[in-house]
Amino acid sequence: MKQPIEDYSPVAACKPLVSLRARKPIFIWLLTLAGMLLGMISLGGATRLTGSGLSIMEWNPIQGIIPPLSHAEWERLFALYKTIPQYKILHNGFSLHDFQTIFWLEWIHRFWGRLMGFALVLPLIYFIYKKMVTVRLALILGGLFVLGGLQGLIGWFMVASGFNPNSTAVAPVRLVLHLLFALLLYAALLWTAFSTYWPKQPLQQSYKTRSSLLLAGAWFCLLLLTLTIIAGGLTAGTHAGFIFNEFPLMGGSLIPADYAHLHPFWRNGLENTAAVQFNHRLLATFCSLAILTLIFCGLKKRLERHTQISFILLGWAIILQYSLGITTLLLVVPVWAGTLHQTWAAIVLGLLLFVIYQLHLKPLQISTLAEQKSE
Ligand code: HEM
Repeated sequence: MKQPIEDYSPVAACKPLVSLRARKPIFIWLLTLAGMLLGMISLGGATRLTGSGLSIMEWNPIQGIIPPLSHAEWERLFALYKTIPQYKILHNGFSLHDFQTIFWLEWIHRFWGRLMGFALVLPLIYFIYKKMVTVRLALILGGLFVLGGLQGLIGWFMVASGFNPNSTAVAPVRLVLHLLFALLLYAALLWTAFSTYWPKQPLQQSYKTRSSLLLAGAWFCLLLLTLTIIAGGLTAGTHAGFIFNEFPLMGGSLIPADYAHLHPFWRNGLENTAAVQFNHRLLATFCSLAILTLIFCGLKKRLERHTQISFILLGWAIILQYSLGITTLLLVVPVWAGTLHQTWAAIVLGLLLFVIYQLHLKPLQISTLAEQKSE
């Protein structure tokens, strides 16, 4: 039976986050910040994969903005680097020039973080001065600025773990924490951007019921994606991508023979590289299948055009991500593939968030509604 047309219509809209005239510039600014964060995630991947992350051994949030300017300063920093296990075990024999190469990548990574702080605060002050943002939005963005600072601290917490005796890389769990926090910030920026451009319109009960299954499915996909990303972080952190460079088998069988050789069992999920890689593959497969099923179900309904487009883009993005994962593995983790695979995970996350946001707000069957009106 067809529902009465009124059932589809939104009830009174929530108070918007910005005024109508400020909507576009603030949306573009927030998207630019999210884009910068994506660049930061990419730089982070390249820094890790080139072994550059431990080259700056000092934590100077303010003075660190100035790179070494004299030969003596370079020599001092290089001498400091020579004291850590990574130099002794992996980079023994490095020249000053080699050191400078890895130093610059880490320096740019940190510099980009500071730049993002300015790109958030300076326009925010301007928008507040011009009364273009509500107090609520100013508070949200102020909160994100503080979280950004906290991310810098987590970054240092991660780097510090690489200076432990006999350690040549950072602790995998801290790497995952740093990656997750970056993605949390990125998701919060995107969600805020969506909320400024498409203010929330709570919908009537009958619409909610009709879209709720799809929405629940989308949230479930987000959960699976998050778990896959955590498993990906552990794969990267434990260097599990450098073994079993074959697909779909691992050492001739679907489940690697020594999947559970550590005791107690839970340690395998964190330390046993065979199990870590297998978990990432398995979760990635479930996650990709769940997202493709969601898209199949979503496209069967008559969605608004840009919701439909975001579903299709998400479909292609997840297929590409899965293929990039396999490519990274088969090629034994070259820097370009590992960086792209890490960055693309954030793009998939952004698209899934966009789909979820759309499903929260938009009537599913606008075209049906139009048809009913004309009947
Ligand atoms: C839904 C699909 C997938 C997602 C969202 C995903 C996500 C990720 C993420 C975020 C990382 C990097 C984490 C970090 O650098 O801290 C990662 C690493 C990795 N992934 Fe995936 N992945 C997916 C599918 C796959 C597949 C199918 C494979 C191979 C069978 C794979 C193999 C790898 C490998 C080898 C690494 C480690 C690379 C390195 O050391 O930099 N991934 N994955």
